[in-house]
Amino acid sequence: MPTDIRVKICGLCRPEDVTAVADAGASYGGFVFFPKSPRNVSIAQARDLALGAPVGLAKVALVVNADDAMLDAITAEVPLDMLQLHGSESPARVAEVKARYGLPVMKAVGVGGPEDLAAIDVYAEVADQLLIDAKPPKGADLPGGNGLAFDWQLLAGRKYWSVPWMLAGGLTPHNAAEAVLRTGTRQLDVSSGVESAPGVKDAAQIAAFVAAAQA
Ligand SMILES: O=C(O)c1ccccc1NCC(=O)[C@H](O)[C@H](O)COP(=O)(O)O
Repeated sequence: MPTDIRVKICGLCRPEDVTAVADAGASYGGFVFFPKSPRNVSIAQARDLALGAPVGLAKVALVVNADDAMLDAITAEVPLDMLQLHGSESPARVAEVKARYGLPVMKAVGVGGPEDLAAIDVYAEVADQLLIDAKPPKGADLPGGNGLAFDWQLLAGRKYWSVPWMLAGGLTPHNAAEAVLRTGTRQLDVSSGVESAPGVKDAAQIAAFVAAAQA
């Protein structure tokens, strides 16, 4: 029986990825605009993918410290339901993006240790959603999508913030159910954990992930 656990599959690059995500029953599909990423898409690619998405699949554009020119270009071309800010955007910048584009904004917050938890409360004041992700290792090429989990115990006792949140980082079809049970999250986000190679989504793993999360 379906549960209310919502899943976001990030880093969709091909039309078959969008189909697999929708068929699996995920709630969100993410498009990565970050040239160093193996999941990077152009605006034209993202537009085609978004136009091919079925009603009911929320389309999320992921950007990293994007300026207005880049966001203007993306939002002018790609039909979107949410913007995901995955860089070091300040709370003021989150509020500015929200006001300028009129789209819900999800702010990613990287967690590596207890010292990172205060930022979650700060961003909860300005963002529409939070994505609580593993902090990337020092010197990593990518600020996300690294397949690394953080210590979920850090969230013990803090299952609720004033806005909805997603758990991310190192999730796979094998640990998705445990992640829901241990953290109390109602939303999961995954990228590399449902790939057969960097940037190549795997339909069977996507289906297994959503099924495990909702089991
Ligand atoms: O996925 C990327 O390539 C990426 C690049 C630049 C910034 C963020 C990126 N991904 C962010 C996501 O939302 C991922 O889904 C999240 O970090 C979890 O990734 P993973 O541990 O691979 O499941």
